[in-house]
Amino acid sequence: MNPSCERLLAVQQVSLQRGSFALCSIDFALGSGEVLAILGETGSGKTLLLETIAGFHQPAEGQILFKGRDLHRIPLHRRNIGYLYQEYCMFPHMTVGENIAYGLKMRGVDKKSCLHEVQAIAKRFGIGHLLEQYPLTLSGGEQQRTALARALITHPPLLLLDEPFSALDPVTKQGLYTLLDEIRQRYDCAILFVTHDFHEARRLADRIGILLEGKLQAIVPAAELFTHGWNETVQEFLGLTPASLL
Ligand SMILES: Nc1ncnc2c1ncn2[C@@H]1O[C@H](COP(=O)(O)OP(=O)(O)OP(=O)(O)O)[C@@H](O)[C@H]1O
Repeated sequence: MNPSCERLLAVQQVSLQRGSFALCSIDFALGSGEVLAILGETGSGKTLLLETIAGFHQPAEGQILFKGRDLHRIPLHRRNIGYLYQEYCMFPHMTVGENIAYGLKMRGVDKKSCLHEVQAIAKRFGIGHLLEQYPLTLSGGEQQRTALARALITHPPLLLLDEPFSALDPVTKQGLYTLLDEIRQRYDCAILFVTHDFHEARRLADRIGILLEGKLQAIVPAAELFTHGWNETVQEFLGLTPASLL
């Protein structure tokens, strides 16, 4: 972590079991405004880790500190952590505008202010013309822009993204990468995202961690992903061993 960043999130020796799978002693910290990618193959525990950090699961061991406080002691409505699911998960019976406004409405923000905020963020995210449409009528890229706007409308200091761009074509992905750069500057929020895409992790993150079979191997600066002195298992995952080239 950049030492100049104020520590926003500390995941301390967190372990958790689900069925025969376990997340083992996960330990890392994230600074304010920092972007961290967790890379891992399918089934390595990326979603479980993200959901645990969001507070959906109580760790069996260890603790998660958010702004220095035990996350599980902060009431859900006070946490203000943005979460973007792999499949967008929008409310299908609500319009795009209503979906985006949801977080503000839950906080009791009046209708006029809601409308103003929703129009402003929708315009910024290039979806201002879609506010009256329903989610199922949108393209994948438009759905993801809507989901991002919904997650960011309450200005969360932390945004968690679960493989946010995996279902999108390369051109749409590039547009969303640029949007994420803008989000980072404008909203000054830390972003923690999980992915299995090496290039995406390098393009977007300051640091990258590798999660294999529920164990976080190490976290390195993004530029060192392919040059760090990884053990053989990680090298194989990254395609750096002769065997993995076969
Ligand atoms: N409630 C549960 N009960 C039993 N096993 C579970 C439960 N939740 C998750 N698991 C198991 O935990 C493991 C990790 O799942 P997870 O969804 O976190 O993987 P992932 O890295 O996000 O995979 P993918 O990239 O395919 O989305 C899987 O083997 C999954 O079957």
